[in-house]
This record gives sequence, structure tokens and C-alpha cells, in this order.
Amino acid sequence: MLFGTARINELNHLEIGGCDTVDLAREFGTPLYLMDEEYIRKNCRLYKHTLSKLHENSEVIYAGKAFLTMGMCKIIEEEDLSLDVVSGGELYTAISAEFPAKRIYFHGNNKSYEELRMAVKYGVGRIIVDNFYELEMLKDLAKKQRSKIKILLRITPGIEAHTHDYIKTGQLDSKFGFGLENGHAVMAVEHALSSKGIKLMGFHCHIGSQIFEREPFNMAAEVMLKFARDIHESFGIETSEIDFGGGFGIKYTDDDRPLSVENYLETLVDSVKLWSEKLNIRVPKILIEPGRAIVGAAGTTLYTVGSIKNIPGVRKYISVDGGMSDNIRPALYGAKYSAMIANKAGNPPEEKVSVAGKCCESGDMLIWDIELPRVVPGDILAIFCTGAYHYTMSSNYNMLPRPAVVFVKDGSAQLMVQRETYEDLLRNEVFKNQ
Ligand SMILES: Cc1ncc(COP(=O)(O)O)c(C=O)c1O
Ligand SMILES: N[C@@H](CCCC[NH3+])C(=O)O
Repeated sequence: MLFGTARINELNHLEIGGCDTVDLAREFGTPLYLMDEEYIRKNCRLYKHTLSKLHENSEVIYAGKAFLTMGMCKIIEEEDLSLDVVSGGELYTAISAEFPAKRIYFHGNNKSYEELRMAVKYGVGRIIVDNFYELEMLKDLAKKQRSKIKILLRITPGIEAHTHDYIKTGQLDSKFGFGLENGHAVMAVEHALSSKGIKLMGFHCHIGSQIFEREPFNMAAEVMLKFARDIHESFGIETSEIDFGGGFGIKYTDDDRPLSVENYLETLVDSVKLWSEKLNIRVPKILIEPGRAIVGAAGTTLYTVGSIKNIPGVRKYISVDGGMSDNIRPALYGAKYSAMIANKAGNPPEEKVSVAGKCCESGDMLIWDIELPRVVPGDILAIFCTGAYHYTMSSNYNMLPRPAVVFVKDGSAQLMVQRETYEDLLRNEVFKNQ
């Protein structure tokens, strides 16, 4: 399974962005996060063009939680997408990269007063309000503002997308958003409308992540449009925009069957149009927030194989120089991956092995049971589809320095984030040995 610009070159090595990954491992060290820049840009364009062709009044907002660096913000800006940030830190990253504040959407289920103040000061485009506590803080901030603070209200639409339990966020029993069934969503509208300094632009929902089915998107459209109709009837206001969040799935292994981008977006847009017509309301602006679908398959992590433990008749473990500190997803979600030996890229599979990380946890396994060519210490293992929720979810567990991030494109490699050093690990310690 090769994505984007990945191919096998004349040396039988994995090549991405025109760069030999074996050379990159030597030059930058391992573990190493590689990002295929051309593929990221292609995905941005595909989402943007497909959505705007289906519905001109639309916007694609990249979800920065999937992968965010200042360099990534630049790409998103150049590709004319907007940006979803979910914390003061992500907002700071975007502003530091001079990302246009008007195109920033500020999310989060527990934004602090300070974070909200920062968002208002920078003039972000929309604040996606999650709860009453936040609404009160915003009302207060609005009193000190000349222009109105534009918001969307996050609604919990009560839909269960078929995905891993821990990453469902749309069901009624959720920490996110205002519930529909318990009347909180209507109360939130009332609250928002009662503040002169706040301008309610519309509503938001997010029904989960790595979704493969059409139905949850159809249902989200139905629920949100019916809510917009109810609000129109009760308060006489028209909903000008609805943000349907992210969740579009990608193919980590051959078992994954995501829909095409066209299918996902057609489903959503057709449903929105259908329900607008049925309910006799104006078709709103349609916003989406893909994260994984933009960067997931564009990322590859390179590791060096170290110790190999063979338990005859049981299992062969090959250990690599990273693990749950750079990829928590197998431990957290039971996530599955495909991989290749980058220096033997075209060789046929010869043995079944399991890939272990180097953290001090039995659960630190990156891949169980994968067929690979014969593996020896020093081989470079490439794990695919590590562009989303890897760098951003990395940690220093076991005091492992975070890997470097390198963008590859047209045969050149650009270091975007340097590898952490041991000094970095102690940078915030204030203890002094007397
Ligand atoms: C509010 C919101 N928007 C967008 C996303 C991005 O989701 P995905 O990476 O599945 O597209 C998420 C994460 O699931 C989210 O919580
Ligand atoms: N972090 C998750 C997805 C959660 C998305 C954020 N709402 C993943 O790795 O799949």
C-alpha cells in the first residue's frame, strides 16, 4: 500500500517525495516523522474543490489537532483552507505562523477565560461555543469589545458513528456540546441571542472520527437541519452556517474501506440540500473539518530495527527505536498499521513478525503479526499512515526525545521540527544540584 508520491526506487528502497528514505534515516536519524508535502497539498485541493463544486457556499477547515507545526499552518494558508484550533497552544502556533486570524475556528470543551481572551484579542473568525460556562465568559468578554464576537454553538446530535468507542464524540452521553434532547441546545440559542456583543452565526457538530459509512453523515444533516428549522420557528432567525466537523476515514490497512472523498462529500451535501428543501429553509453554508483525511496517509515514520527476539513456535519480536512515545494509537485504540522494510522495499514477504516499541510496557507494540522480508538489526522499518495524531500525540515517556519532522517534496527534504535532545528533556526542570 503506497500513498502519495511513495514508490520503490532503483536501489529497491522506499522513496517518498523523490527522496530515498534510507538516506533520510541516515541524515536525520530515527525515529523520524516524514511528511509528503505534495500529497498533503493534493488532499487539501481535493477536499476544497470537491466541496465547492458540490456547494459553492462552503468552507474546508483543516483540524490542526491531527498535525500542527508552523510549516503546516503555512501550507494550509497557501492552499486557502481555514484552520481549526483547539487550545491556546494551537492558537499560538497558528498566530506565530502568521496564519490569518479571520480564518481560525477556535474549538474546545473547556476553554479558559485566558484562552478566550486571547482568541478575541487576535480576532479569530469563529469561536465554537461548547457549554454554558463558556457562553457566560464570552458574554463578559463581549462587553469590552467594539465588534461582535461571532460564534457557532456545538450541538451533540445524538448520533453514534461506527468507529472505535474512545473516539466517538457525537452521542448524547458526550462531554462535548449542547444536548438536543434535554433542551440545552435551545437554551444556549436563547442565551446567545440575549447578548448584544455576540453574533450567533450557526451550529456545529462532530460525529466521530475514522468513519467509513454514509449513514452517520446523512443523519447528522437531518438532525442539524431540523434543529435549524426549529430555531427558525421559535426565534425567527435563519441559520447561515452549519459546520459538520471531520471524521472522514482513511485506509491504514487493507481491511479499511473508506469511501472516496467525492462519496463522503456528496452524501453530506445531498443530504443537506434534501432536508433544506423538505423543511423549506434556505440551504446554509456548509463547513467541514477534516484532519486525518488531509495528513494521515501523507505521514510515514521511519525506525531502525534493533533487537530481535525469536520464541520458536510462538512469535518473533522485532524491536524498533521508537514506540508508544511517538505512536500511542495502537496502545490507545488498538489501531492497526501496514509497514515495509525501507531498504528491502520490493522484497517479497518471508516471515511473520511483531513490531515492538522500546518503552517499558508490554503493551508497547506497534504492529502485531505482519509479513515482512527477513528482518535484521539495522534495517529501516517504515510504518505508513502516521501523519495524523502521531506527532501531536507524542510524549516523552521513558524520557525518549521526540523525533524530528521532515517534509519531503520534489527530491528535497526540509527539516521542520528538529529532534529533541536530552537537554530539551530537562529544559523545564528547576532543580539545582547544590
Ligand atoms: C471538533 C472536531 N473537528 C474535527 C476533527 C477532526 O477529525 P478527523 O481527523 O477525524 O477528520 C475532530 C476530531 O475528531 C474534532 O473533534
Ligand atoms: N486522536 C484520535 C482521533 C480523535 C480525534 C479528535 N477529536 C485518533 O488518533 O484517531
